[in-house]
Formats: sequence, structure tokens, C-alpha cells
Amino acid sequence: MVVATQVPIPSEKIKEIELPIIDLTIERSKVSNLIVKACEEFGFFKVINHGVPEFVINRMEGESWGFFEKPGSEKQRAGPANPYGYGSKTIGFNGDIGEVEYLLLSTNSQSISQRSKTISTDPIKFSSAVSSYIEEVRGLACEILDLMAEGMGVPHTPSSVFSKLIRDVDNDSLIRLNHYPPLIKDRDTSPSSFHHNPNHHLHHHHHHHHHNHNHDHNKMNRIGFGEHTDPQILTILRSNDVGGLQISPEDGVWVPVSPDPNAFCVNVGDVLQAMTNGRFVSVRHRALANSNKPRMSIAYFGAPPLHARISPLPELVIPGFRPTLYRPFTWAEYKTAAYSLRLSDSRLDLFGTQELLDDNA
Ligand SMILES: C=C1C[C@]23C[C@@]1(O)CC[C@H]2[C@@]12CC[C@H](O)[C@@](C)(C(=O)O1)[C@H]2[C@@H]3C(=O)O
Ligand SMILES: O=C(O)CCC(=O)C(=O)O
Ligand SMILES: [Fe+2]
Repeated sequence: MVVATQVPIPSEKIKEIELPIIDLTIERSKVSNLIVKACEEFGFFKVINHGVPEFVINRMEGESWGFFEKPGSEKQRAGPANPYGYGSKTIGFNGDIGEVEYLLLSTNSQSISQRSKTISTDPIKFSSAVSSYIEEVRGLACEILDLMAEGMGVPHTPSSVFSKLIRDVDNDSLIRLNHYPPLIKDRDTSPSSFHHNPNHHLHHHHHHHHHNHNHDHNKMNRIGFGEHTDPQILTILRSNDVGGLQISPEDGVWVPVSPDPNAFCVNVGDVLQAMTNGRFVSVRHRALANSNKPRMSIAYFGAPPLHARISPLPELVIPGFRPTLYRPFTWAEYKTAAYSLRLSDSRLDLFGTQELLDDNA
């Protein structure tokens, strides 16, 4: 099957705006107000001074590079992604493809240690790096969810209904390691590699060809991960210093997110949009693979337990003024719907009330 992973740019408008960057060490009430504002406007923001130790991030990133550097045949041992495991180019089960390879894992520690055996030759090292990372990032997600509740004036002491869901022992949260290959493969011209690489003359010979090839791509977008919203409650994403992530605050408009390895990108998921009765938006986003350096992103998706019942918080429903926009559903129901649809489909619409339909009209 041949499916285009490149789309022409002309129909799209690129808006170069700086997305909110929130310093988590400023006064708590200020942080919570800024977070609420960002979630209403974009459903997306960056956090800095987040308190996740650098060594935990570096260890996770190191393990991730270690895996993706392996030959394809070895990586396939961790696949196929059904939905957990290693996947290359195919995303989900309904024909979506992109220039990405990934590892999708449950955050359950038992499941991680099992999976690690197919991922690494030192599975204990791999699973401990992943587990420490998850613990830190889950902590950050809970803190941010509590700040959101605080800023909206909904119950949050000692913790919010949002963070309770992802702290539940039966939470269905995921971690995803995404690797986007570079546009120009292995064209290392550093002096040391020039001398030691027996194929350097080939690289040199093809220089002009590669350059033109790259130039052709300037008119194109190479899709790494097609546009979608994240189904869960909250996503915490960290990338290396290579860009590619874009968010779409409105149809046809794309805002590039500048990469910052010291920050986390936080975005609202579909479940949080439903629980906030549409006050927070689950933003559409995608990742392009247009760089000549490899991009690595690590996403934590905070999800409720399968049996959890999701519905708009009563505090955020005001009959007549802010009517209920979503009907109650379980996370299991929502997940089933998500997995039966394509990446770019809007799943949340299936759970909307008549008021949502009236609103959209
Ligand atoms: C095409 C699909 C892949 C996806 C499941 C789906 O059917 C629709 C949602 C997709 C998505 C996007 C965010 C996350 O990366 C993900 C793990 C998720 O929960 O929903 C993926 C799913 C996947 O890759 O399995
Ligand atoms: O790699 C990225 O920046 C985006 C990945 C993403 O959106 C996802 O994994 O759901
Ligand atoms: Fe996503």
C-alpha cells in the first residue's frame, strides 16, 4: 500500500507566535492562573523550572537512543505495537502512517519489566530508567492538574479529581518514545569521521544530490506524526533540541513549537476537555520530520483507570449559561472509540450532547 506522508504547504498558514512558557517556581496563585489561561486559549503550554532532575531525563533519553540506534531486525523483536511495543511508520490499526518509529509502553511497572526483555540487552537498566522517569513525570502531571483545579476554583485539596485519576493504582497511562529520522541520512562531515569513515568519498560525491533533494523538501512537509488530539487527560512531552512539533489553534493554522530540552510541553487531552465541560481545549497537533537532525520525543499520557466514569464537573456546568456539552462515558468506552478511528478523526464529538451540536452550528 502506498500512502503519501507528504502534504503540500500552500493550503496551510504558519503562524510564528510564542506559546506560553510558565515558570513553576513563581507564586503559586500566579502559576495556576497562567495555566488556566493557557489551557483555555491553546490547550498547550511549556513549563520551566519543573523540578524533574536532569539526570533522570538524560538517563531516559540515553536508553531511548540506545534502542533506536539498533539494527531494524533487533528492534522488531520489541514489535509489533499492538498497541504496546515497537512500531515503525504505521500508527494505530487503521492505516495511519508517518516518518516515525516508536516504542509505546504501559506505565505499569510489571508490564515495563516484562517488555524490557525484548527491548534491551540490559533490561534492568532500561526498566529502571523508564520507571524513574515515569515516577517524576507523573508527579509533575499531578502537580499541574492540581494547579488547574485551583485556578478554576474546583475542589483541589488535598488533590484534584483530575490527579486522583492518574494516581489510581489502575490508571491506564502510557509512555511513548518517538524517533524521527533525519532528512539527510548520516552525512557527518566532522574531521574525525571524515578520516575514519571508509565511505566518506561516497558521501562527498552525493553532496550535491542530497542538497537538491533537501531543497525539494522545502516545498513539502514530511509528516512524522499526523495531526490528532491526545485522547487522555494530560500529556507531558519532552524533546531533544530538534523541532518539528506544531499545534493547530484553529483550522488550517499551524504554530511551530520551538524545541527546548530543558522544558516540558504540556497539553490538554480529550478527557480533560470533557471533564472541564469544554473550558479547556484538547489541541490538535502534529510532528513534522523536516530536520536534518534526528528528533526524539518522549511523551507521558496520563490516563484514568478503564472503569473510571468521565463526565463534566458539576461546578463547570451552569444550566442555560454553560450547559452540559458531553455525556458521561467510561475511559474504556472512549478508548475503544479512539482505536476504531483514524488519527485525525475527532473522537470527542461522538460523546457530545445536543448542546454541543447547537454550539458548533
Ligand atoms: C490511529 C490511532 C493511533 C492512536 C490510536 C488511534 O486509533 C487514534 C489515537 C492515536 C493516539 C494519539 C496519541 C497517542 O500517541 C496514542 C498512544 C493514543 O493514545 O492515541 C495514539 C494511539 C496509538 O498510537 O496507539
Ligand atoms: O513527537 C512529538 O512531538 C509529538 C508526538 C505526539 O503527538 C504523540 O506521540 O502523541
Ligand atoms: Fe500527541
